Amino acid sequence: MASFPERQKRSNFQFRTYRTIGSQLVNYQSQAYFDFPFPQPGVYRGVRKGEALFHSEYQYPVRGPGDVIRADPRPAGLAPARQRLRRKLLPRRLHWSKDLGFGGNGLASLFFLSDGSPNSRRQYFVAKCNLAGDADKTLRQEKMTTDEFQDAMHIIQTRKIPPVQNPRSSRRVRNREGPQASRRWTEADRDLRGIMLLEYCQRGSLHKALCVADAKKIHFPERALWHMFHCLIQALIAMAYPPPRHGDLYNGLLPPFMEEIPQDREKARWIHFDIDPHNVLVHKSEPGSDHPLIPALKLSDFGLAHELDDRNLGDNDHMLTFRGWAKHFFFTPEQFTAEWDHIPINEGPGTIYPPPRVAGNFSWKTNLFQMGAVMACLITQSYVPTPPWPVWTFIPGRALDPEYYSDSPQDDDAPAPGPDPGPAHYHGDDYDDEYDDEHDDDENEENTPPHHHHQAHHPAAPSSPSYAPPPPSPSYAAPPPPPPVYYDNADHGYPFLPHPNPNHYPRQNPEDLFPDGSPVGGSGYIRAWSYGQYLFSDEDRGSDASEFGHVSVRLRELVAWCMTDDPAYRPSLRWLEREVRGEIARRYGEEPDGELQGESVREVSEWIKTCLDAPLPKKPRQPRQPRGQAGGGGEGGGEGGEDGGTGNGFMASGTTKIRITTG
Ligand SMILES: Nc1ncnc2c1ncn2[C@@H]1O[C@H](COP(=O)(O)OP(=O)(O)OP(=O)(O)O)[C@@H](O)[C@H]1O
Repeated sequence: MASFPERQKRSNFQFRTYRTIGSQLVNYQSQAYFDFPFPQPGVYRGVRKGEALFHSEYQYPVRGPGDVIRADPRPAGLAPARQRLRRKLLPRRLHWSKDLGFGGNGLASLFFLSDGSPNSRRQYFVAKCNLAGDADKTLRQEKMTTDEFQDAMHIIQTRKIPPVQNPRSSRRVRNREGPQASRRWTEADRDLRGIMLLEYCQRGSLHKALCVADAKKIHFPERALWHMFHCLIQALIAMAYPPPRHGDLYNGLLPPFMEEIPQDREKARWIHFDIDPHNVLVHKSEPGSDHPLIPALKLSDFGLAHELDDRNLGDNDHMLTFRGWAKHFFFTPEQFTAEWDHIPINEGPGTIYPPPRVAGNFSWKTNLFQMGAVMACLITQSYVPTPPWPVWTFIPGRALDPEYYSDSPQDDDAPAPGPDPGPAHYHGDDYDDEYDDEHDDDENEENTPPHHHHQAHHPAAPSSPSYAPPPPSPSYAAPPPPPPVYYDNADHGYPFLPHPNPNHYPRQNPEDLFPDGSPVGGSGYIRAWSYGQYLFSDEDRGSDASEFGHVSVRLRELVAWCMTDDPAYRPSLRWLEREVRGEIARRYGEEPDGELQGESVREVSEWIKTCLDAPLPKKPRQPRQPRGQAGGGGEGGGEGGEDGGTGNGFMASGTTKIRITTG
């Protein structure tokens, strides 16, 4: 086991690779690793847009035919895992139907409960087990965590385990094995600690829906996207305010509960760490329910979920471990930010003062970022770009209003979102021209992939009616850097700048200027780095005619706000939920699913049929090959597996298990 400083250096190096070439595969024997400065000298200077090294190789944006998510090779150990499930569930009369999919760690199979009579209605259960065997504790942990969110409508629910049936009562078994049959159910057979039973989501995961949409060349309709956004927000509300802990909110209601935000209560500090399209399942829609038209989404797979407490946050070892918990493409700035590189040896984000703004600043806003990434996947029908691509976004100036960034009293302890300090703030004493050269897109075009020209200085216009952006001026020259701002009242001795906004007092950043020099904050918006701003292009200014024009500017903008670098700029759940609900009502009529007629309903119904209810199209048949050379199975994974496997980032022995194949 590597020492803590060695782990720190490795982690910094891995994430630098992630930020620069978008890969995680690193060679710790390489010269580059030995030369890698640890810790990084100097102060952290904020997001460095030009950090991506090989722009010529940069595949952005990753989408289009052949660019979607592919299934991974099947992991070893599937067959024994399935066998284990079948053996252990048989005493409870649960019969195997098919495999649903597999992940980095486990297998999910569909079972049905049958009393043996031919006309009985089958009840379906999803059974999950670890590939590593029953001794693996992670599934037990996952079971306990999933139960924390019991009765929440947008979280997958565990199902009660049916009782063991006495084998004597089974005629088939008696006939076959005689009166001794009862010996078959040993203690070990009854022990289901390594198995989890879940409700069944017939339509599979969003990942499967994305694969079908890509194969059939169809978009997710905007109306469906708004609703899915709302479902995901509800799931995050459930994690922040788990229904079992706030039972009084739901008094007199029948579960499952539509999640609510209670007034003035502290949030639970659950971080999912693994929100991605694989782990969002599509449930059913039912007339008369809360989802009469568009199916509910359910967040699943709480294998990595963790409720952080002060002990975790102050434990350097834990924090470093959390840094590596996510899948490729879904790491959050809290994990990949270069701010980590400046943390001194043997220290961690929780033990230095003042705490870093982004590095290790895990909170419910970490979930919000990953949820934004899932929405970005649904809009673009491809993964988010790696290396992660930061571009300035503009968030409402009213973001300075606590309602934008805070739901509960506890959030007020977090830094209030003053204007993003940006490089002008971070550079401090060692500011030099080199920094400008490196980061000024207009001057250094090579640093910008072709699709991103001008985006940094001309992000999409916020769509609020009060917003009237001045026309971009080609002769724009960056304003001279303002004098560095310090609040150096903490004698910490670390190479960190103190918190830029210790008094929670909003400051106007002199850099927040439009190209003509007018202050952005003054016109109601402030500037922040976002990894979701790539959803816009120049054509978006005032129109929906861009590459993602099938999705309104408003939806993309809200997603981009969930994906800011600094968690403080991400919106509060209450604010976001209200905005999204308001937009749905304005566009499609009142809740729950709006008016159930009109063009958008036809579009959605058609999409449900062709995308959600349809199986993954089979790969076109390859020309027959000579015997003995037959190719491997299709992307669905064969044997009823509808979904590809996945793996968790750096945990999976350092290999990237999700791949993007370009056409
Ligand atoms: N309740 C369910 N209903 C329908 N399909 C499911 C259900 N649970 C899991 N699946 C399918 O099985 C696949 C594998 O799920 P599982 O949660 O076991 O993966 P995992 O091992 O936890 O993956 P990872 O941790 O790598 O995300 C999912 O992507 C999904 O398609």
